[in-house]
Amino acid sequence: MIVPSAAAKTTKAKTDSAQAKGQNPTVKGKSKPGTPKPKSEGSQTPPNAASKASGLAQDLSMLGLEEDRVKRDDSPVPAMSMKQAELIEKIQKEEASQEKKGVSLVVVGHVDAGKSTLMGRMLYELGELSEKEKIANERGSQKVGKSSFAMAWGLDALGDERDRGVTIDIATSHFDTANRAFTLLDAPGHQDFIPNMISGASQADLALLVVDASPGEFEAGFDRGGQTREHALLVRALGVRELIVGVNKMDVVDWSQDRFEDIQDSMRPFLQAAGFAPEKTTFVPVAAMAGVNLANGDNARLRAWYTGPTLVDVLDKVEVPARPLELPLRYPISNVFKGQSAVSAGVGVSGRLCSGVVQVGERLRVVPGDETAVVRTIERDEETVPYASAGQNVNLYLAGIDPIHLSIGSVLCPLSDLVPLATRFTAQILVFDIAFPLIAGVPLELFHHSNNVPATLSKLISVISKGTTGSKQNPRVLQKGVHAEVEISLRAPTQSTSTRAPVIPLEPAHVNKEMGRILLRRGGETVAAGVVTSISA
Ligand SMILES: Nc1nc2c(ncn2[C@@H]2O[C@H](COP(=O)(O)OP(=O)(O)OP(=O)(O)O)[C@@H](O)[C@H]2O)c(=O)[nH]1
Repeated sequence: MIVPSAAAKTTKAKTDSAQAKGQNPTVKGKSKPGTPKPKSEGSQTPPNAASKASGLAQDLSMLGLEEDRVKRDDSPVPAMSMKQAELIEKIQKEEASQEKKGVSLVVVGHVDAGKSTLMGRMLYELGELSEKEKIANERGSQKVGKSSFAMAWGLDALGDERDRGVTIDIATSHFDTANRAFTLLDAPGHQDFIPNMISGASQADLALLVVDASPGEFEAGFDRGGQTREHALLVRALGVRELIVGVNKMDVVDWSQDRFEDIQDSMRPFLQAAGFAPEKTTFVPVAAMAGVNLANGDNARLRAWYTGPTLVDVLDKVEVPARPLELPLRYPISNVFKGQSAVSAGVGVSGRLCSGVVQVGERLRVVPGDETAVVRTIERDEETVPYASAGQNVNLYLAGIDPIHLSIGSVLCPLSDLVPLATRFTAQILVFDIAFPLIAGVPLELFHHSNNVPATLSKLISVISKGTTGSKQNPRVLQKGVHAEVEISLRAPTQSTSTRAPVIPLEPAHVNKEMGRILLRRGGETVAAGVVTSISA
């Protein structure tokens, strides 16, 4: 939330110094969990000593943690204050009595659909962005000749993004409606940035898909090659069940009811086929730039035919998914950074708890690897809290561990319940609308939370028919649109001298839903998505 507080001020100071160094900072009111990867992900095999030393220096400079400045934090940490079962019970009670339920929202859509403008304007209308900040943003964007980007300015806060007028990373901030507390993830629309979007969407409960109603623009985004379809498929594949489609720039089409309905009619069958239940898909006409139908629905031209809710009304009523508190903790790391304030000194990691609970003083294992760390501080919405639970996006500050042992894509879990590692596993996948069928051995990239590793389809086990014809064993190819059971093997990166395939922490979806979702990409295009069914090796 964009509220000045002691915690917010310290994060702001960190931002400035981080920006000066060209790092990816955590900013006031939002964090930027997309820092360059600190070391090769998923690798359990240490490289040889020489490359390890130079790799270490590189890793540290990427993190802004030059060797002489790295201080492993070994000062005493308070002991855990509660037994696990007590903590779960306490959180369950708190959740039941909570006034505002927490929901993570990812904003996706074709490039220039107006995602940042929409969120910037909505935050302003909800009172999360002050008039002063709004004016500063307007001035800033006018200076670089991009006054139309004024509203987006608040979200696209990094220098690079400001210069290019394009969102290049996932930004998180917070806002509240009457009954919900949202963590907002603003995802980039550019094709090149889809891996960042995947990382953001894998942390979301709900997606807002922004489409541009302008003539030709909706079509450009929705036809093959546009990101509207791909983003919808991706968010569904990553477990998002509820979708709001913001039909934006209604001013450009003169508030046309026909245009709004045509867009709805084109998208509904596709979204339903993608797995969004019709009652979980809401279309809302908006004009982000002028702030029409975001928090305020009194535009006469629109109200001449539209009787539905505003975007904020829809957001306020979204369903809150049940949180798997009783499963073991699974916290995939989406960023590693250095805390720079008294509250948050030491090494910090950010991410979302897929399952379980965590508390200050708890010792956790970092998988892959043999290292453990103790949770010194938990930070949530810029506030220090004693514990966190499934579904929450939090920063953890860790003691007793050297930062080189923490990688994006690693998972923190309890010592007594480690997440399994896999190099080969079976999965049920849905093949997307691809130009060429998939065959065994095809080189692919596997995405699992923030991990992104080379992989291949080592076996095509069966094509699962949705009709009555049963399944076909050992198919030679997988055509677009099919459901299939496959074996996936991770491969050593081609540029790597190691011949050993990487390992990544994952779990079958029937054990832990969020830990069992995967995406497969090839040549910059998402070719399939699915769930892990079993781990083979
Ligand atoms: N006419 C009109 N223009 C709008 C509206 N909303 C956004 N725009 C313009 O559309 C352009 C793109 O807006 P952004 O908010 O940067 O779009 P985005 O989807 O965040 O773009 P990326 O970050 O590049 O993915 C800007 O020039 C905005 O001013 C609207 O409601 N009406």
